[in-house]
Amino acid sequence: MSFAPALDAVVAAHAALRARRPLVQALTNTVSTNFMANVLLSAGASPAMVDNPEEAALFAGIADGVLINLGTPTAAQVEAMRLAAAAAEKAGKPWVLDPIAAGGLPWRGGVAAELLQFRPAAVRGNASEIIGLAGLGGGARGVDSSADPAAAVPAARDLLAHAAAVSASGPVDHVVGRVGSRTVLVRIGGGSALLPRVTATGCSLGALTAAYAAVAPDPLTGLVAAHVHFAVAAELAEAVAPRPGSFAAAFLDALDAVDEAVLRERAKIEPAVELA
Ligand SMILES: Nc1ncnc2c1ncn2[C@@H]1O[C@H](COP(=O)(O)OP(=O)(O)OP(=O)(O)O)[C@@H](O)[C@H]1O
Ligand SMILES: Cc1ncsc1CCO
Ligand SMILES: [Mg+2]
Repeated sequence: MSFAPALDAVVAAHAALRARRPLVQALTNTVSTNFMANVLLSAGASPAMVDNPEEAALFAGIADGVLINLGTPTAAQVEAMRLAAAAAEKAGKPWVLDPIAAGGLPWRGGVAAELLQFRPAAVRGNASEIIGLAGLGGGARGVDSSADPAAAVPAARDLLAHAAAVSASGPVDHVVGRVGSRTVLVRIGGGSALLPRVTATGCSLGALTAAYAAVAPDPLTGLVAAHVHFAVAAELAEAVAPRPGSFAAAFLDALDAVDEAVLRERAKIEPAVELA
């Protein structure tokens, strides 16, 4: 069906990413910083981890896109997140929320819910986190998902009240957004079971989503393009590195190697479904 972003839109967004090399401000967890910065550099964006309350708002006005990830929040970082999200909204810069462990830890869940007032372009989380953020449960004990992404679709749709597009990642990524008056679900397959064996891959997908949101015509296209770029790169990496440690390095190489031909050959975007 042609009413939602499909392969041609992903190819165009990827070309725009490579042409414009967007500057992404990341306010992220301490586990993810180095890997995330390398993911952005390899994929075709420029990272800057500016996450202190003194500089976060100023930099949100300079950056092309902003990622806010709640993985290891401190009081100071949360203050910076509030300031950056407000500044990004005011400046019309797309920002992405990754509500790590929102369902399992009430304090950060409250912070994530509060940040929704600043209208993220996209929310990206694993299935448990999307369900938790929507206030529908979630069930995970930590940062890894214990839910099937298909079960997160009602939660993702609810979150469209606050964000233009929402994804629940997993073996098949489920992405929802609006196209005109329609609410649509786009499923993206492929990827690698080694991705969840390497920490901060999901976090880095959120950062890549901020990069794509800065160059794509709309947040839904950006969110789909980020997931497809990730999935296709993971397949290339797994083919040469079948265990987690070497896979992490091969994945960075593969993010760089993805081009139009690889996207056209390997992208697994299912036909969009209209949600009631
Ligand atoms: N079994 C799987 N097969 C293929 N791809 C997968 C699988 N599980 C997860 N992925 C992919 O891994 C990436 C990260 O998704 P995941 O759901 O693990 O995020 P996350 O739990 O937020 O990650 P993290 O907290 O480790 O940063 C996504 O691109 C997703 O498509
Ligand atoms: C392991 C871990 N703990 C808090 S954030 C994070 C990174 C993956 O979510
Ligand atoms: Mg994970």
